[in-house]
Amino acid sequence: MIKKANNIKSDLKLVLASTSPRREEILTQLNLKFTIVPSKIDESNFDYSNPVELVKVLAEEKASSVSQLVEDAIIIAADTVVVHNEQILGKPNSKYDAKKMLKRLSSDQHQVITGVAVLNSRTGESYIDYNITEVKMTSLTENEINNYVETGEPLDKAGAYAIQGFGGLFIEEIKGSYYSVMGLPIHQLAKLLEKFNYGIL
Ligand SMILES: Cc1cn([C@H]2C[C@H](O)[C@@H](COP(=O)(O)OP(=O)(O)OP(=O)(O)O)O2)c(=O)[nH]c1=O
Repeated sequence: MIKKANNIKSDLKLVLASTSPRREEILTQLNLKFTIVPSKIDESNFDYSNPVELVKVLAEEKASSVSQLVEDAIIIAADTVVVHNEQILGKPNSKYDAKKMLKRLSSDQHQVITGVAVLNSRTGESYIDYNITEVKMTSLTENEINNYVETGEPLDKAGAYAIQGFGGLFIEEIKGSYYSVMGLPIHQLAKLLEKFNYGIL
């Protein structure tokens, strides 16, 4: 496969402030050269009443916590939540919790909301954006839920499923961005990176 060089007019290095292998995979697919510096913020001390505000604030907090650790970098961070009937679902705490979430999402629509922040650690300038994707999940049997949870896949994923894994078998329809459901809205990300002279193409 031919990969075009990026169109980068910046001397700043790119840093992904994330422990998520999915976010790493997506940036790698875009042929970007970057290093990973995980953010260590406590996600419990935030206002969980407004999901869009939440993912934006968490993405920015993740980026800004890493900006204390790396100089002269463009830092990318993101946060993903699932929203069902206006209630925010993060990552399940246990297998039991994962089963409860999947039962809840079964045969219904939900939204996956991902916030993305890009921050210049030299100047402190930052931009944030988000994506909302509508997802329709099929009807799940007790057996399917149990088998799925036993794969271990749901445990570190918002809403207890991974569209990019076995969880994709349960998704009837999406309206929005597949990449955003996976954890990184690349359309929005590209526009934010351009503000720092980082062209992906
Ligand atoms: C809905 C859904 C979520 N997810 C993942 C994306 C995110 O990694 C995770 C939500 O947790 P986040 O808190 O957004 O991210 P994280 O803790 O995995 O990584 P970090 O904070 O270090 O960046 O759920 C999928 O991989 N596939 C899906 O279909």
